[in-house]
Amino acid sequence: MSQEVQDDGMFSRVQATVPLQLRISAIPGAGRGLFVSEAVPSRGLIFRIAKPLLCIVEDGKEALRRTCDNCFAARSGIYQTTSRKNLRAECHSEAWEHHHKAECAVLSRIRQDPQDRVEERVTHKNVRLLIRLLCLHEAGMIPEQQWDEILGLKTLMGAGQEELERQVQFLCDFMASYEVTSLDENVVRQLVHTHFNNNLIMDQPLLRGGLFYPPGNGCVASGICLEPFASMVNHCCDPNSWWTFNGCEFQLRAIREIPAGEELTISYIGITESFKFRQEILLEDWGINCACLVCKQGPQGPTDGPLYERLQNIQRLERESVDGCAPLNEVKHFIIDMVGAGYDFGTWPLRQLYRQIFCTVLSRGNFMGALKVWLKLYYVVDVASSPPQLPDDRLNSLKKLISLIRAVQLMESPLITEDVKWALSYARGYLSRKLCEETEKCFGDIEVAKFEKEQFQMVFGHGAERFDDRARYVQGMKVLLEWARIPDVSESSL
Ligand SMILES: C[S@@+](CC[C@H](N)C(=O)[O-])C[C@H]1O[C@@H](n2cnc3c(N)ncnc32)[C@H](O)[C@@H]1O
Repeated sequence: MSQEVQDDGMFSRVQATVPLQLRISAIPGAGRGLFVSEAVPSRGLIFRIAKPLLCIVEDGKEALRRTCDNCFAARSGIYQTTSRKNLRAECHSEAWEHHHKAECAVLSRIRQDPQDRVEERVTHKNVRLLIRLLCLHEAGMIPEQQWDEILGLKTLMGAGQEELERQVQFLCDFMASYEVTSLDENVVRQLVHTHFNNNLIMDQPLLRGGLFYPPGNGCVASGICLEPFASMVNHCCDPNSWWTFNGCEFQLRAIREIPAGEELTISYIGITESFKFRQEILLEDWGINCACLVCKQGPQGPTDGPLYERLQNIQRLERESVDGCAPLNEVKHFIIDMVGAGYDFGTWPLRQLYRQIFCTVLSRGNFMGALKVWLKLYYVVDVASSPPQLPDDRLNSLKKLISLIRAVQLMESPLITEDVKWALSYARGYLSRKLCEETEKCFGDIEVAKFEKEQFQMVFGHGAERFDDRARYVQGMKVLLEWARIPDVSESSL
């Protein structure tokens, strides 16, 4: 079974840069998978879908306030708020035609229910997604072919997980009690399962990342999306591609060069999580017994003996502490001993523990200490991780490094010598320029790249070309690394 571009099927809404094939996956038991017929360069765009049928804004209050319900543009201060909906003025009629005229009456009917907490429930993203899907279908706005695609998606039905079943039951009952659809109860149940097994988190890259944004996340979730074609990409713990959204446009990009004929894979979970965590979540949430090359290697961190016991103790202290952090000294000594025992910097849990040290130091307002830890993370720890850090995650780390340099510059501390001051200033300009260039290489000409360019122009303005001198940057970075007591960083990795 193989499908090339068709006129009315799922391929018709896809803009691909290389020919794609949908056929039986190379991963045993995974069902269908998506393959490239031509090679894709590293970071290259593989395909995009301009406006997936179902995109729902995340239900966090902040996200609902700052994200346009139609196009998912995410900037503050540009929205008109109309009766509980956040829309850019120019999006009103498009949103009405695309989905709102189908769901408006049902939403109003639900909101008129005097029952407690109905507004809270209807704001939930899963509830809104299901209402929209069912209403669009009821109004005949989903083409038959697309409806069949949705019904043909894999589900986890019958897996029998209590929590999942509870959520499924709640959604089925909710749709039935407000008579959202005339579809049979079993079809609704199947659709709910389909949704849970196939929805994608709409990650908006970098735009809202900043100094205090949790480290390790290159993106901010702005919503969920159900798009059958995008769902065809299977999981691998060492994936060759990753997805991102530009507003509500879905994009799949290559992490590395992908040779012709290879199956496209993404990671359904954080790629630097522990072996045990990955195996458990993949099985529980997707019914996947992952047998990729990374999983075949088994656990990479300590699994027994004194180091394992100390790790468990650190995790216990972390759980029991008020701020979610284990004592700094415990963590620092544990890291030293793990490295002494021959573990590579990229090994789980070293990367996570460094990030924990960073959070603790920053939460105490120690910007200098935080910058030193982040320099170590950026130039030593993260580059050692295998599988490699995702490109957008790496960019977010660079963005944080620049914010930290700025914070330390503002401190005017007597502990900062003149040569460190100069190094901070030059590194900030050079790295900001690098952030713009790398963002464009990573995402192309999308909102986030424009945003970074605007920021760069605003801060450095005319004369920004003075930060073009790599030799000066290397000289400055050496001073900073010495100041942070980080030896042995090769010039090529700066
Ligand atoms: C989002 S769908 C992917 C598309 C799916 N292959 C299909 O044919 O519809 C997720 C489902 O694909 C299967 N799958 C994805 N990655 C897999 C893997 N690495 N190993 C085994 N099954 C996998 C699992 O059944 C999972 O629940």
